[in-house]
Amino acid sequence: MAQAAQSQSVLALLTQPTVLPFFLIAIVYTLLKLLDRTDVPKIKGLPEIPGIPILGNLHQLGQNHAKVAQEWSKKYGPVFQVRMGNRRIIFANTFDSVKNLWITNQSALVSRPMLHTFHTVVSSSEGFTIGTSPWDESCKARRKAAATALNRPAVQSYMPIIDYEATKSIKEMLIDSKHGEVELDPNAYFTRYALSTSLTLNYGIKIEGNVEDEMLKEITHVEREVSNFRSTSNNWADYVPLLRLLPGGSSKPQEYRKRRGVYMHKLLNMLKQRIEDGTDKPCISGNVLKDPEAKLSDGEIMSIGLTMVSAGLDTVPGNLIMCIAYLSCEHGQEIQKRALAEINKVYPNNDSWERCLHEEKVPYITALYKETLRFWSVIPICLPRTNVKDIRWGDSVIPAGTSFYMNAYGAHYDDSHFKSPYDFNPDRYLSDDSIDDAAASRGTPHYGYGAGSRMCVGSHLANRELYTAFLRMITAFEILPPRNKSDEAIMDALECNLYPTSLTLDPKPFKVGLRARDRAVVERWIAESEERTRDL
Ligand code: HEM
Repeated sequence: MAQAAQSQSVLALLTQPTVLPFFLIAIVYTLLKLLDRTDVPKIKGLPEIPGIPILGNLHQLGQNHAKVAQEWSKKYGPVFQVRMGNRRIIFANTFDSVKNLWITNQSALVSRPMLHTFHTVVSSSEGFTIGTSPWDESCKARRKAAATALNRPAVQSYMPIIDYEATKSIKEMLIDSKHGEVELDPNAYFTRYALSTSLTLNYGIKIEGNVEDEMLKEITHVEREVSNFRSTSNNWADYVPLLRLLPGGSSKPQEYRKRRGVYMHKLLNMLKQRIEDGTDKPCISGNVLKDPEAKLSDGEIMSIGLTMVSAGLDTVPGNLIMCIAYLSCEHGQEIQKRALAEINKVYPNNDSWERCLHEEKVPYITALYKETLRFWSVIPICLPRTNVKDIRWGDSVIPAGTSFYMNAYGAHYDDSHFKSPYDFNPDRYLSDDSIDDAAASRGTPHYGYGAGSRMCVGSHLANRELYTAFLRMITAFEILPPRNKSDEAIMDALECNLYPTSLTLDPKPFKVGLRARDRAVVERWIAESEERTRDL
């Protein structure tokens, strides 16, 4: 009774006209303070970009985080802290700062942060990929299984798959281009190349149809959308929890979660059925399913499958397509001539088409794919990391649990490391054309595959896919600019992206001319490959 009377008198006091405005201001201030809290307190001694309450620097980062962060690094130094909503993020923007944080501190920088849209809405029932998992025993086991399945000797045993898929794509391009008359966008051909390679080696199931295949289109479309939900730049609800209350915000991610679940279950069930019928082909998931010693659960096997499907599909085509775009331009004509001469020097008997499956002996083609990985930085803001131990940067201590974003684009265009970084120049990986030649040609050539403890485990496979495709495209075709200027590709690494806020590069449409260098010879190479891979 006495308590109720006391509450009434407090309420009466607070609602008096002279007190009410102050009371409301106090409520708003407290709310703002609560909403404005960050997961990690401000790090002393580390430059911070000035922002505004609640959003922090989100609005300033705009559509193109890599470019904006690169600009900021000129004023604030190579490493700085930003606030993206309620998260404090460390951005590293130069080659050396990435090396220090990602490689020197690799045992501390081993985990990945959880982001609302991807981890809660898209993935709650279907499991995370390896690349989106925080570091724990399960992630360790899955990474180890994937690394073993993708090590050098294992990748060598997958070369027949690459032979089959590269041949299939080039054969289709040869037919569809009508000996150079019809200009083509290489996108669909190389998307199928990457996806079908991943599906065959993981499930023993390939895309049988042409570039119009329904499963190809569904997986490509869904994975592209999921890549947007994974992006660190696309989803403000990851950083501003209040936005998660907006109606309808989860419906699109949930739709894509369902669609993704349909084909992932279908692929796994098809494989299980084939194992039961004894008609399965050797493949990674099959090996795990049949291995009585394997200690991976069904969910973990599904996660490895998801990783294989999405990791190569998001990345291999972007590199291939943009390099082919470049080869069609004026400077690209010189690169093609040089590449062909280098190939012919190593293979005077014209057998490079087959030999490239066993060896990587043309240094210029290796340099071409390295420069492609640097120049187009297909994951401009690398997959995010979290430190599990404190990390020291200068006089500052960055506490465990802080998020780190590698600006791979910034590091790749760092002119204190790469001479004339805006020039596309494969020679920088062959000669002393780089400022830090030792690092460029031997140590870490670029951060296209990330760096350190969670670096890409598919890099050997991806390198073999890139090498084979470039060598065969250059020996098969003269790659020519399109007749209409409007069909020319945009070469700038960020401008060429159809969705600038996406995690990975999805090139804007363009066309190139493809004229067979010697149709009869190309047809013979194709026939020989088809014969070799008949039973695949
Ligand atoms: C050109 C093609 C590729 C590029 C540019 C690429 C790039 C990357 C990058 C930047 C990362 C993050 C590394 C880090 O945090 O430091 C990554 C992680 C990963 N990639 Fe790749 N990747 C490619 C192809 C592949 C392929 C073909 C596979 C497997 C089939 C693969 C499997 C993985 C896995 C499993 C991870 C997660 C590693 C972890 O979190 O522990 N990648 N990749």
